Amino acid sequence: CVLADNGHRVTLWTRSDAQAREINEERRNSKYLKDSRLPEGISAATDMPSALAGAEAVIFVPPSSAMRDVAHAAGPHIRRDALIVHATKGFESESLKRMSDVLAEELDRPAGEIVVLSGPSHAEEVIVRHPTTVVVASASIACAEAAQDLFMNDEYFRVYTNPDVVGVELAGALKNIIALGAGVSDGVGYGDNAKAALITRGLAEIARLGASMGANALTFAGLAGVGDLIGTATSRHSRNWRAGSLLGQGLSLEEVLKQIGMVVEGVRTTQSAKKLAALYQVEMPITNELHKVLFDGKTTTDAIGALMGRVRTHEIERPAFDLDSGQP
Ligand SMILES: NC(=O)c1ccc[n+]([C@@H]2O[C@H](COP(=O)([O-])OP(=O)(O)OC[C@H]3O[C@@H](n4cnc5c(N)ncnc54)[C@H](O)[C@@H]3O)[C@@H](O)[C@H]2O)c1
Ligand SMILES: O=P(O)(O)OC[C@H](O)CO
Repeated sequence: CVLADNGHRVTLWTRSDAQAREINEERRNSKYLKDSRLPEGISAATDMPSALAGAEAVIFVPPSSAMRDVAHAAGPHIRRDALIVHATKGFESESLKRMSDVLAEELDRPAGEIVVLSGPSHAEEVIVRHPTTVVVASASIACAEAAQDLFMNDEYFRVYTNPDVVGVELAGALKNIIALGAGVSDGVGYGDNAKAALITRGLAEIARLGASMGANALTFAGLAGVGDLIGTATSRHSRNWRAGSLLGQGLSLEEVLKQIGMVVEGVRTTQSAKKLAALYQVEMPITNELHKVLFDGKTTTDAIGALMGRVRTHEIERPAFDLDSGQP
């Protein structure tokens, strides 16, 4: 929608004939965007070579679990000089790779040229053109600015650049764990205090993992970090929040995923983050407890009890030396 509003001709690739027909003939994508009307500049195709023919930019947004297969199939049909952008929030679960690395491998391109677009951007709000801000990150400033030019819309879509690809990808993926946790808290029936605590302490633990993996901690204070965390953990649009809320109401993970019927990235990301936390030796108590709820049958109230009963600690470590006297 943003790209079409910016005057570009957009082809969506989908596996589903019915979805492509609905988009082309009725100008709607009803499963995802209800009755919102799609701009005229958009068409849909199920044939990948023709969808990609001549494209100057290719935007990958499958679920993270499908990124490698989709990129593998697309690679041979993409122009060598096409700009590559992705907006997928997750890891490859077996390898724990970030999406830009998966794309670089499958498209046989330098990872530094790939752009990641992230930030608080629920599709349901973008399609009705409510003001939205996102960040585009790439090691190449030329690629980041090309993506900024492509997406920037002075009326409703503002785009910032950021050189920290690792931070933007990690923040976008990891915040879904915390959004799930915030949903659990709401589903159990706790209030604003509990949710604010989860969001704040959740941000602390995902930023800790990010920093140990080479991210700039400031990225977690930006749109891809706290921005998207607020947008997801407090939103009824969010499938991660909704999944957490249903878990908090006592449904099993299987029942929850069936009821949502779309990707809930935070579930697999909780598994990936637990492995990464062990690998980088980072403490992630909320992620650990959520993992137990999702995969070990722990009740949500027991998990919240375990978080509250942890050994007391500091929010900010005291400096080793008194700043005025220089004494220990
Ligand atoms: N929906 C949003 O507002 C939003 C915003 C920013 C980022 N994202 C991210 O975008 C990604 C995709 O989410 P989504 O909202 O589009 O929902 P989704 O993942 O449910 O659907 C994406 C599309 O991918 C298709 N798909 C699923 N498995 C596939 C496979 N194996 N091969 C090819 N296609 C497949 C689905 O049929 C659907 O058309 C996620 O990582 C999500 O975090 C979504
Ligand atoms: O519906 P969710 O929970 O996948 O959230 C969508 C996006 O991440 C919001 O930016």
